[in-house]
Amino acid sequence: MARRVVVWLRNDLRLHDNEAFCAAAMQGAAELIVVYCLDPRHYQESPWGSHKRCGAHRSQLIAESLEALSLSLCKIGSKLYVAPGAPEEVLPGLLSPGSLLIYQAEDTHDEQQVEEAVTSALSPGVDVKYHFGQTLHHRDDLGFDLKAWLPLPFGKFYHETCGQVRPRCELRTPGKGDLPPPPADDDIAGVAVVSPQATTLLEAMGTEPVLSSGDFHWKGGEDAALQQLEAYCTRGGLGSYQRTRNQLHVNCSSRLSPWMAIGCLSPRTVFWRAERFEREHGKDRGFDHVQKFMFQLCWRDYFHFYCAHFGRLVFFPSGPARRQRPWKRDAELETRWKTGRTGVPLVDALMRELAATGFMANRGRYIAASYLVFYLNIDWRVGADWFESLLLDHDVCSNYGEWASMANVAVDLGEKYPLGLKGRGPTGGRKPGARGGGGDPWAKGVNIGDAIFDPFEQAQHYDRDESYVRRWLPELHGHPAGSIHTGGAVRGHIAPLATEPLQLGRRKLGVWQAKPQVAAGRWQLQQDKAASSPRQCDQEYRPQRRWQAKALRTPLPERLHGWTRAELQGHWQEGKCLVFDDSFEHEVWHEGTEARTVLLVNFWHPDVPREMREELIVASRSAQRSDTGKR
Ligand SMILES: Cc1cc2nc3c(=O)[nH]c(=O)nc-3n(C[C@H](O)[C@H](O)[C@H](O)COP(=O)(O)OP(=O)(O)OC[C@H]3O[C@@H](n4cnc5c(N)ncnc54)[C@H](O)[C@@H]3O)c2cc1C
Repeated sequence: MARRVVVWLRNDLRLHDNEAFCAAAMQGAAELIVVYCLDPRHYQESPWGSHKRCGAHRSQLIAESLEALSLSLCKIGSKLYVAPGAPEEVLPGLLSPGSLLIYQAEDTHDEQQVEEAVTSALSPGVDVKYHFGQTLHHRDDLGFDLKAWLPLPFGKFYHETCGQVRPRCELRTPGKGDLPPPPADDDIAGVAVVSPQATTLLEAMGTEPVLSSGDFHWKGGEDAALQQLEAYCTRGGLGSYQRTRNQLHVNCSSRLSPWMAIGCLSPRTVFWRAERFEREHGKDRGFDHVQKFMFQLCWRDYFHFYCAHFGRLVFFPSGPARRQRPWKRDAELETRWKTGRTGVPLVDALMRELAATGFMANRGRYIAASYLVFYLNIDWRVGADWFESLLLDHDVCSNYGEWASMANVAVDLGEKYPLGLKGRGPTGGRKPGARGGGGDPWAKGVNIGDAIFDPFEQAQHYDRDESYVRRWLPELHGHPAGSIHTGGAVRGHIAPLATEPLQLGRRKLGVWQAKPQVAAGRWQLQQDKAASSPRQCDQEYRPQRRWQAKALRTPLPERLHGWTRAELQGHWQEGKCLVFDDSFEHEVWHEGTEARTVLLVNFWHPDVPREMREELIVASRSAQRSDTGKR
């Protein structure tokens, strides 16, 4: 029996269905310290810009949730201690030999590093007990070891695993007297604590309170979360989920994610309540809204398991797929995207809603992310980091998993599943031009394996009456009805940065080109696989453009192949050599059936002055060095 138990709270700020409290209740210990660390690393500047890793909206939600949990613990005779400091500095001092540390483990690298730092700083003789409590399906029930195996893509997991494994029942909520008491004299080994009141906590986080200008307010704490769950389980809410979930206004879905992300709400509680709703109300004229809702909870699980399986790779620019894509960094473009000034009304409205409220509906996230990645060609981690800072519901696994998936670097499953984790897309691969209930996000990229959401097409589908953009872009208020989503510049609004996707994909038939080399005089051997069927030979490289406008290239192919750019076209001939400037948008095609081996010789572009060349080499080396997976 441990003399003292310490429950280290992280993203599990609730009493209900919380394994940590159940385990603490069973120890029969003399005292219990429930502690939450205000880790300064969460509130410091992001390495990607001058914004905080945890922005004001989420900080406020956490502060309110801690205050609410403190009151709940007080009611049952326990106490919450909030200690400013890194867990590895705070916790070891609380745990003398013979005591027990209980915590919820995480699936992502930075968080696991903290766990490791904590456990390795503990004195010998301290016991440690951890559990995984963030997912609907318990990982011990999956039937496979996540370190060694993950069903890919998601469809396989959904049908084969979620179809077989029933979520566990909820754990008992501790009541009065169930938990060991806090230390009698409040002596917690000289550890400094702050009063668990939202305003004091915000101050300790170095954050000002914010007022959301949104149409829905997230109040921290499990009571508020459970109330929202109850309020959503109605015919107009969960009972019509399938019909509303893709809309853009905040009230289109459950809005439970912020509470689930910080653990004010257990996914099992959500699942069992939704199941009861279905038992009581049945299906809606054949629509299984509840099933669709559960499907999303399974996606949430899947991103956790994806991170558990792939580890650090999920933060690499080339992702677990190890797919090199020519991302760029551009301060001007990034700022305009972040501040909602891209000139594309829907993207701008979405980004402004995010900044003002800390939330954006699921469909909006796809549109905003797709624009950054495919239209502006910016490193997907810039977007993931910005979402991390602003989202109320930030969950490392869902956020980085979704972003990597959007960038199509999450996993490479070949041609059968061109969209990686998302498989073939919702309808098993759409035919060009086909339309479906979810708009037509795949039309633009399907033959290069990207899910490109055209913001103009999406706007016509999901903001036909323009009410969403008008809500967030006051400058468009006086605009005549029906004139905003026309696909080009809108009078009174900035000119769009881009209206068509840049083709990031350098892939033909599932094969991606090697990362371009930039140094002058470097020789690079590149091999593409041959087309495996004549039908595939008809496909061409999509128009492509090199991101370094400083090299001339001469490809020396083995078989006939050609290139075109706008008004020019060239064909390679046996014994001859082609030189062209591939910084212009161009297409290359290969009509042979054998592997195409290309020897690329890079020359300095004559327009790049000699004195700039050294600078460019240094910049390109440092860009390559940043390929480290740093979050
Ligand atoms: C680029 C991008 C980043 C995202 N980042 C996050 C994030 O940091 N945290 C987060 O919780 N979700 C994230 N999502 C998923 C999704 O957008 C939100 O979960 C959803 O919008 C939350 O609203 P809701 O609670 O009303 O969802 P509902 O539609 O009511 O769904 C119910 C629950 O299912 C889960 N869920 C729904 N859709 C998804 C999804 N696509 N992936 C994973 N879980 C899902 C959420 O927990 C949600 O609360 C992201 C999606 C994209 C495209």
